[in-house]
Amino acid sequence: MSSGFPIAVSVLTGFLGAGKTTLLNRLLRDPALADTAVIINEFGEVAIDHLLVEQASDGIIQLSDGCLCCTVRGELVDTLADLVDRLQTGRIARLARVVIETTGLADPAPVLQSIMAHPAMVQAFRLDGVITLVDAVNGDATLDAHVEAVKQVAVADRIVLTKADLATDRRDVEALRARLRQINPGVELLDAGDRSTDAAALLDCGLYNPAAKSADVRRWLGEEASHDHHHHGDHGDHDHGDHDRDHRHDSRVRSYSLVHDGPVPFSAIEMFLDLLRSAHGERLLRMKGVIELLEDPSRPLVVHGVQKFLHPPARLPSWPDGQRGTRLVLITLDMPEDYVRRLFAAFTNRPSIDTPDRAALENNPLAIAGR
Ligand SMILES: Nc1nc2c(ncn2[C@@H]2O[C@H](COP(=O)(O)OP(=O)(O)OP(=O)(O)O)[C@@H](O)[C@H]2O)c(=O)[nH]1
Repeated sequence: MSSGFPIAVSVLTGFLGAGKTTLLNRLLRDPALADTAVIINEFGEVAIDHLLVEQASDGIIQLSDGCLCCTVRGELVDTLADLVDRLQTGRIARLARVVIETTGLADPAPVLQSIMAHPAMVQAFRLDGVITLVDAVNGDATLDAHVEAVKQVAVADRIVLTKADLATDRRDVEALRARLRQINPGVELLDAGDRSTDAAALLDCGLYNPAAKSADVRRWLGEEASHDHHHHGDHGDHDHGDHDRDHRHDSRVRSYSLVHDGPVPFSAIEMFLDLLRSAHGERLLRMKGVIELLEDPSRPLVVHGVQKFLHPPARLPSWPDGQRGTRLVLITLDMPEDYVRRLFAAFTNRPSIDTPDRAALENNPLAIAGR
């Protein structure tokens, strides 16, 4: 594979009518998006979205109608493979980036998986980040009604609030912002109406930037992620009132951090991640973090995954904020936290009294109950 690879892929998602095409049109006018191919997935009989994207050029690739996350998933990979082929045979001169606009109904995780899990795709493309649009007027109701919308928020690297200009009460918008931060504590929250919400703010937003060899770990592992984050309805004897019922999907999505001071052997981390993904891959929406390896503690290992799939782990030249240690942030759906914590404790050699230690788990990975 020649230079220029892997090509950055940005995924633009958000519920039906959230304003994806509107934002994409604006972004495509930005010179930063020159040499960008846009893949638009549509759901419905009549493919019209591509007509709405003004820059109708060779760059725009229309998938046949259907839901990207299920029926057209194979075709997304075909479309990406075709792009690589066109590039390598000179039919496209340059390709700096791909933007995939997903259908509003899509659960974004399978879309991300189809990029990250396919061996040929991993060579050619890297997931830059997920940009999720949330409509300031309808967002609250959409999150209540559709767990897919909650997942879209949970996996985002950037959230763009649209249509705040149409909201009649600022307090509703602020409440929605708070809710979005609760679902995805590390996320950067932008406003579509701000001039600063441009290509620069939305691109290169993943955890790890291979060009700069740096990772945005500070944002992910910063103050908000340094304490465990509990959503509504997770507070033990807390009274489950109307609020919890209203936001029933939110309570299924949780984020929490796993922290260990001191280096961990690579084999222990590998086995922890393998067990977690095999037992709970579907429920692990997103995982990001840095690991201090026993074998090479001065260069942090950056891990970044969507469901069962991990990006190829990257090494940073040094610790970005000077603070060593293993810090993982997980965003999960219906996952038993206790199991994850006990598994992590066992692999970092801090098993609790009734929990098998690492050696026991290596012999019998099913030894921890509660999966
Ligand atoms: N006032 C206002 N209107 C907006 C904003 N963003 C989008 N719209 C309008 O909302 C409507 C839907 O926007 P689209 O960009 O088509 O939304 P979409 O997410 O691509 O829609 P689907 O493809 O159906 O999922 C259009 O009429 C837009 O003009 C915004 O920030 N403010």
